[in-house]
Amino acid sequence: MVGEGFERELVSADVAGDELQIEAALRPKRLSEFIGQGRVREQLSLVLESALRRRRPPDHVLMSGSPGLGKTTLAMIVAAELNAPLRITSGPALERAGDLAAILSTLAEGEVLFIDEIHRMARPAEEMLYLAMEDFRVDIVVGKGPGATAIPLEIAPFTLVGATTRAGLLPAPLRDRFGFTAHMDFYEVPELEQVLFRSAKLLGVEVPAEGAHEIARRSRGTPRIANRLLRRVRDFADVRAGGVINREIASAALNLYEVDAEGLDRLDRAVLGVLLRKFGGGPVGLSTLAVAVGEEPETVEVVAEPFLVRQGLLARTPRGRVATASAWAHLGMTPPPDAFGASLFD
Ligand SMILES: Nc1ncnc2c1ncn2[C@@H]1O[C@H](COP(=O)(O)OP(=O)(O)OP(=O)(O)O)[C@@H](O)[C@H]1O
Ligand SMILES: [Mg+2]
Repeated sequence: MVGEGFERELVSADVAGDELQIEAALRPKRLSEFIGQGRVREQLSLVLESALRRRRPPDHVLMSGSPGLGKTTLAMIVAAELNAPLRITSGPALERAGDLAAILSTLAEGEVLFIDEIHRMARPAEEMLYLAMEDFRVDIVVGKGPGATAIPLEIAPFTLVGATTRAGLLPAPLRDRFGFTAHMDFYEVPELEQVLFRSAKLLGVEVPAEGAHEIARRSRGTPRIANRLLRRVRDFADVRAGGVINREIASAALNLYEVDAEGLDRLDRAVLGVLLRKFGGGPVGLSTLAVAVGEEPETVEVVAEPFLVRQGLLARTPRGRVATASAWAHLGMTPPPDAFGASLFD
């Protein structure tokens, strides 16, 4: 699991409990409702439109990006736009090839199969998937040892939609079988404002532009976090400010919940803090850094680092993680005189 200690944090992009229901209610259902990711949206709409015209299932699609950026949402939109049934499973659920065969052999023609966390699929299932993606066929192996035989089984043409937070972990043969990869990026502030206006309307909350701007600014470039912060700010405004979400109220609420002015959460700050205080700004290896903050390397790598890199606070170099000058400034610390000498550029 990603994020043991920090997963329930306000700013983490993980979801739990009744938040799942709220998320489902706020999920855009059609491509036209999906905010931001302009390039991905245009690319995807071409893929879908042309498939609809040819009356053929479109190429397999891979959604890649950090948690909470809209991969699951977009997968569901693919099925909706194609007017096709959707089957949902996940990498960890596909432990044996038989688990996957059972699903593949019952797909209807044109059905969309969504495999979340596809990088966690077990090896034998993965190999079965290669063949299914390419030839719409699986080989069911009967018997063991030298007497084993493979019985080919035709499956209906379908479209696979895979989602991953770690595209780098996908073996090349699997990656190559996707006709299109949607690279999802962190959202810009104006896009997050739109997400917030849309959600506010659905939740029946009134948010003036200045309030939305303040929340958007601190949402870590992530719609899931924007929606979550909106609900916390609404609580705060209801109880302490007669429901008014102006800039001051939004800011006071977010300070209370320890979301800093750049949207950094506790894990982000812990990573930067350790990097600066314990390792003089680096370079330091990922696993050493993770041990020092008491987290799994994967959590640090998938949850914290992409945003820190995107904010220009941290750099990944061949020799390890390095804090940038902005990181020192952000934590109000002075870098040692040799901090940006040999280490970054040799
Ligand atoms: N482009 C968008 N426009 C509006 N809302 C969005 C958009 N993208 C995501 N959201 C909102 O953010 C929430 C999280 O999105 P989603 O579950 O699709 O993320 P994800 O990338 O699948 O995350 P994970 O990696 O954790 O599975 C959704 O409930 C949806 O309400
Ligand atoms: Mg998802």
